[in-house]
Amino acid sequence: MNIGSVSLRDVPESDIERALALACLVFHESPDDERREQQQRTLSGCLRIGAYDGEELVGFAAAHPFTVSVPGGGDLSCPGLSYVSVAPTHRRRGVLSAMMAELFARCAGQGAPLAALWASEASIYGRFGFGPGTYGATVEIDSRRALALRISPDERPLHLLDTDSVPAVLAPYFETTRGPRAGRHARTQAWWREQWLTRKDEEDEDLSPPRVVTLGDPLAGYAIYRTKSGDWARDVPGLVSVEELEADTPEGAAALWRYLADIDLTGTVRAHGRPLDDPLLLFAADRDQVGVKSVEPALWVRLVDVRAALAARAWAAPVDVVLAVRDARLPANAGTFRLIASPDGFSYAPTDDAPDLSLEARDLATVYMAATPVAALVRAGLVAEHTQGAASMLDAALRTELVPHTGDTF
Ligand SMILES: CC(=O)SCCNC(=O)CCNC(=O)[C@H](O)C(C)(C)COP(=O)(O)OP(=O)(O)OC[C@H]1O[C@@H](n2cnc3c(N)ncnc32)[C@H](O)[C@@H]1OP(=O)(O)O
Repeated sequence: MNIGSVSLRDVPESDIERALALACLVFHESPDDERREQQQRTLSGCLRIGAYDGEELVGFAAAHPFTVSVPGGGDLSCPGLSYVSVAPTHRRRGVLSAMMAELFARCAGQGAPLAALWASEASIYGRFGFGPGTYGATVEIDSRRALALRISPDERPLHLLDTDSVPAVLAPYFETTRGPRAGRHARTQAWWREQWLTRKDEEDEDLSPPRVVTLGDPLAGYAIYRTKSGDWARDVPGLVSVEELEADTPEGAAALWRYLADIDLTGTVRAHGRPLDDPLLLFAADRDQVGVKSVEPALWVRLVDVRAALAARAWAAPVDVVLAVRDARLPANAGTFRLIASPDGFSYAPTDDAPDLSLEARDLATVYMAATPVAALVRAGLVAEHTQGAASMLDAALRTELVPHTGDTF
């Protein structure tokens, strides 16, 4: 790829400040000192690719050293791409494309079968083979009246947890939620502190520091939330902004939602990025009171090594299909392959047989976590089904008990 006078190299620690300055420029941000220091610490632990024009840093991309849960409870190395920035003076000449090629090469070098990101604009990353692997819903509760429930909430005591104790108390609990739900990152203690417990909310500085409420001892659930007082003169109620809520049982979840809805001087509970199968949406007695405001793609996934990625996930039912895969950016994935998989075995090998399904790598990424069925992509005209029933057979094999979900943004 010809990017003129620009060349790629690793960004040394001493250039992290310059990389952050570039990111601030392109994302129109001016973080305070506390946030800037936190970003420096985070970037210090990342793979950092820079595009230099002479000595000028004109492009930057970082990769967090994440692992992510995949269907069946396995954990795969999955670099999390972030801070992708190209200087306005150097756009649309292939700098991002070159950095992406370099990142894929590094993933392959590290034996990482997946890569993932959160997209600033959904139109950018499909061409690089990323597909929306998980989704999140924004759910809002009108809490000016008591939350109406069809089940009885768990009556065990609730406790407010000191934020210093959060990583130690919540980390083992959160870890148990990752196996059943694909798409969840392993969290280090530092990640808990830097991403979940920051004093200020990045999007809304009027929100309080995070509060953490736990249910039961031993722990049976928790919620992380922030609050904001209302503007009663303008009839704007106080807000409870829920960042995460996990519970062992529906009754436990009901207790936590009821607690959040009962907080005095607030009238709205808003939860971002909820799993699409959140039981609240079923056990709420009044769906006029509990609404889904939007559903958005969350984690965009790339199968860097299709065979290794498919081999690492579980298969819920037997499948035997021939896939014709197109992958312009990573040609090693392209070709015609017979996928034979079941709960007991897996093989994926080149074949000369006629394909049952033809699809692009980005579409394979879209169905990998099972948030979107193959049959839906066939109906959308994106996947070609040459053998009737092939998409349904593949969907039955890809199926997961719980809808995949990603809570961590990066
Ligand atoms: C994971 C994350 O960090 S998401 C954050 C992404 N960063 C931003 O949004 C910050 C502001 N934007 C930028 O810094 C840059 O414009 C970038 C990084 C989005 C693009 O960088 P560039 O070097 O201009 O991209 P490059 O020239 O390699 O273009 C690659 C392809 O993407 C397309 N593309 C680039 N930007 C966009 C865009 N904003 N919307 C749609 N398509 C785009 C190009 O047309 C090109 O398409 P082609 O391969 O079909 O010809």
